[in-house]
Amino acid sequence: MHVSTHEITSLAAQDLPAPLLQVDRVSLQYRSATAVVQATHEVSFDVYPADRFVLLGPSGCGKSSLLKSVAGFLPPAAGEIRLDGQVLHQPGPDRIVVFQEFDQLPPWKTVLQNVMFPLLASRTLGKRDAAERARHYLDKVGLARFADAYPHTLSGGMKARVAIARALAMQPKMLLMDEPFAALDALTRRKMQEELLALWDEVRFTLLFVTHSIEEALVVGNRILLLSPHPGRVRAEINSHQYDLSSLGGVGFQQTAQRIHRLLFDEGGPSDAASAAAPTLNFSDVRFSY
Ligand SMILES: Nc1ncnc2c1ncn2[C@@H]1O[C@H](COP(=O)(O)OP(=O)(O)OP(=O)(O)O)[C@@H](O)[C@H]1O
Repeated sequence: MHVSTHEITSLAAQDLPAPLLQVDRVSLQYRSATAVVQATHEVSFDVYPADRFVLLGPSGCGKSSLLKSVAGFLPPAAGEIRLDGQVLHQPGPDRIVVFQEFDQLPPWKTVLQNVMFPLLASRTLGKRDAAERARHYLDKVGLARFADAYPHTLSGGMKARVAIARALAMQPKMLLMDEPFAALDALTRRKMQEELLALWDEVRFTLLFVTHSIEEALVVGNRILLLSPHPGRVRAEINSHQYDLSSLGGVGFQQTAQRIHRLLFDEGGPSDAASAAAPTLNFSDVRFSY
């Protein structure tokens, strides 16, 4: 049977789900009266529904800037960002950001009121439905009993859970998290990673997650984008779905973490990177980009 190129292309396109988010050759800049700071250079990646997509790279490589840009707060100097095929120009309730400063929870509102607030402010729901939705997500993060508590009475981990419940209650197309657990102690951080993964298992939200911790990236992400030092460019994209909290400390996990470290910090071109990704590497795919 003769199959034309056109038919092959459309068959292949049918097999793949459409990307939810497309970041297409995005360069980001900060301009002041005296200087221009280039934060990223032509960064491209696609995020698919239910991905846990991690941006990983050294301090100053533009991870937060990319997240801000996807959130709609920083317009690209070049390139474009599309959500469901539509070019993004501004923030919207379809992309909710969770930062690490959980003290952004207004202290005069109870936990329930905090979770209800964006639903009411955006007129997504009326008071009764907002309360019901808020309780549903508080239950999911294990805080149903604390609905009437005030934020200052909660631990850091509990505040993080309120912030996640508040974001999920908006049922956004994407949850954007910028180093959400960085300020927590090591044990709480681990617990929050575990809870985030359990929540994802249940809700299957699409996550864009920024971290500079290789270990956290491997645990939280199913795909990881490695960015070079300032200004950030794509170094490689890695499939990491085979790792979770139970892989921590294992030999394969450690080797992978070391190789990612080399990919991130070794100077050099594609041949260095290719040798770092020798066949023993456990990634099911690694795409290099220079
Ligand atoms: N508001 C701003 N004005 C000017 N320059 C900025 C601003 N925000 C970030 N930058 C610069 O843009 C570059 C990228 O910063 P960004 O915060 O995105 O990096 P990052 O990878 O998130 O770093 P970190 O892990 O330290 O948070 C850096 O050189 C930084 O100094």
